[in-house]
Amino acid sequence: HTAGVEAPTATVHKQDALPRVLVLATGGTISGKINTRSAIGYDAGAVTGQQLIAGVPGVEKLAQLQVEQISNIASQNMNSQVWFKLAERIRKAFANNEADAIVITHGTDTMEETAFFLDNVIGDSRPVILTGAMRPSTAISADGPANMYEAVKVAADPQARGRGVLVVLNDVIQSARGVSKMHTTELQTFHSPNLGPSGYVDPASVRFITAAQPRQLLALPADHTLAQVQIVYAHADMDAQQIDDAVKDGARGIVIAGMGDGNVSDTALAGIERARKAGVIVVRSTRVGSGMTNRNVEVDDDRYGLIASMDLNPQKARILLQLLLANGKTKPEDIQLAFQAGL
Ligand SMILES: NC(=O)C[C@H](N)C(=O)O
Repeated sequence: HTAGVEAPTATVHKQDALPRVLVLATGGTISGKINTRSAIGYDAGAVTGQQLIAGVPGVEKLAQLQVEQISNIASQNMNSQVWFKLAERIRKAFANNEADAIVITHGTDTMEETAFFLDNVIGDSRPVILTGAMRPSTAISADGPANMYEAVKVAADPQARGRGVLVVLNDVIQSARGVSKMHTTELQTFHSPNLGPSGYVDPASVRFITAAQPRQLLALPADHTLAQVQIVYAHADMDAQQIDDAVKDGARGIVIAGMGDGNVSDTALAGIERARKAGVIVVRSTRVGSGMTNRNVEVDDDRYGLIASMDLNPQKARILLQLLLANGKTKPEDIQLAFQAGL
């Protein structure tokens, strides 16, 4: 951890006291209920966090749980206002020693984004775990209760300390930086294609297979706003329209979900050059789903003053750029270094 990381507060317990886990419920399919619009239809965010916990037998033997409802939304509606609310609540809970760990229930669609945002702004060594479900609570073999149980089990385990924000679903523990939703329906939807899983949780044990990764801590913008950063998805026949439009819209940054190693057409590259001249920061990432986007491979990043996203997918590159802009970083060299800081 770099400068600004809060000193971990020592928590003193009676020998027999269970760890205190604060559950922050935000919604998602884990809180979903069947809707008859189609045979597989459901509404996310229909069940409260309290009801969720009530459906997880044995969880009370793992931790002392306190539940708070932060929002109750499908995570396709996740937004930075909820991120700020979560970040402030977690900071307060740790600062006031209200909890030994946090579990956040969340939809899976944007879980990686919320996890990554929080990973960059929460410096405490106490565990922050996100979990969710792929099947609504009313489905046959709903996965929410088991995921909730495992998330609390990891949160209560001292080995989870100092590892930043983690995502726990379907027996796998993954880092906020590495994890991504990679299947529309499978229970094993989360993978860390570039960094690999951090560990596993099963009924018997919590097992980490990696060392804790370096993390940088960024300040939470005091005004609770993030700059406009747009993602432009590359494809065959790509023109510069969306890039020019983003500049006209007043975007401070553009993340390219590029082809292959973060490539764009020559026409789009000319648009990127115009965006740079207008002072817009441009990060090249990839639409491929796995692999690094490295500097100066097929695109001359030095010449155009571009940033290569390294292991970060476009949606995470966008968040990191927003946080860096909020922290006053505007030079491409500095931004590039910050993109590499978590590797
Ligand atoms: N499995 C899920 O949680 C998907 C849902 N759309 C959500 O992200 O809230």
